[in-house]
Amino acid sequence: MLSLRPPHTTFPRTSQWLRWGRQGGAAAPHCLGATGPGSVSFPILVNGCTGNMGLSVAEAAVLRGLHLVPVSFSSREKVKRTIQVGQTDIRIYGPSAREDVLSSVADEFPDVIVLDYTAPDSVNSNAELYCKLGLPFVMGTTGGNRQLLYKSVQDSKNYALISPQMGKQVVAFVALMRIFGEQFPGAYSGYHLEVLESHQASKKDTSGTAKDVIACFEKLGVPYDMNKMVKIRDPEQQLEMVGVPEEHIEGHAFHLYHLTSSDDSVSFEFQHNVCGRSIYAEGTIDAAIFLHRKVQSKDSKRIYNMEDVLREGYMR
Ligand SMILES: NC(=O)C1=CN([C@@H]2O[C@H](COP(=O)(O)OP(=O)(O)OC[C@H]3O[C@@H](n4cnc5c(N)ncnc54)[C@H](OP(=O)(O)O)[C@@H]3O)[C@@H](O)[C@H]2O)C=CC1
Ligand SMILES: O=C(O)C1=N[C@H](C(=O)O)C[C@H](O)C1
Repeated sequence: MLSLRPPHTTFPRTSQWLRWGRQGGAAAPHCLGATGPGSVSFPILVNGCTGNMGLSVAEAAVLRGLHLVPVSFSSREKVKRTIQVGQTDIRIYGPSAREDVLSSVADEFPDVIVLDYTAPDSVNSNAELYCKLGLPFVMGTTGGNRQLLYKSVQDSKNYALISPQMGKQVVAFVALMRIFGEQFPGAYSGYHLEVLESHQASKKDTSGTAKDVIACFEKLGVPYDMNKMVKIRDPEQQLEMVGVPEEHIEGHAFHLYHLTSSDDSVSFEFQHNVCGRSIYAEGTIDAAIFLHRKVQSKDSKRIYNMEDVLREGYMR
């Protein structure tokens, strides 16, 4: 095991760290067949169907009996293609058609829910357009200006569910960390935190989930400089050092947080390791069903997160 450690990397001191990912990573994919609480069907528009998450979510929507609106968008203007998901051919439009197409969708499918899995630099412009057109949306895409994202929804009084993490069991872990920080503020003052995250090479930004967990550690009294986060995107390192199974190099999210006391006599490790994307796709569909219900009941809260979804009984 020790030989897995490349000499140039800065690693914490435990052997557990070196075995990172070997024991917890390869969870079996969830069955996407069953619907959540109650059986519903309504239209879903997945923005970003050309991408990995967009496609996974569109497939999960079909498996859960939702009606896939046959349009999606790309950042590229000259994209003439369709993508087949189940029996539906989804037409991909370029950015200049976005507003007209979405406006027609809003007219034709008044109870549509938009699911956004695009790119960090599209988060704010997409959200503003959904808000302008009154389209309720689930924002799974990470990054962008998150404050502005919330402000756009608040100002427009639109409905949205926003979460950088849709995997319900991971959401439950983050919730636990949040409660931990609230219950014991400052309990780990003087401790030192190291964070490592590994994702497929195509991931553009830093893990949004890691940022949320780090905020909890900060409440526990452990300051952290985000620039120190070790981001692994190199497939060779992922195989050799992190222990990502080869078949998941193109789609995984491994996170490790290592806490050490100032005199090195005490240490803690927390990990959440996901292989594949089914956990997010399934959680996203639960999020869409939840949001649809909130819109239909004209709920006053309007902006939700995945903890809200778990608290209403979608944890399974
Ligand atoms: N909340 C959660 O649980 C999860 C969140 N994510 C997040 O989802 C996002 C997407 O991840 P992933 O699918 O892996 O990334 P991919 O790179 O596989 O896909 C992103 C897709 O977005 C498309 N895209 C980019 N800009 C736009 C735009 N303006 N309008 C429409 N489409 C656009 C790109 O297509 P094209 O080149 O054709 O424009 C690309 O195919 C990331 O932010 C990621 O962090 C991922 C997993 C789980
Ligand atoms: O891009 C991904 O893949 C993931 N993104 C989310 C994040 O940035 O937290 C969730 C998960 O890590 C997968």
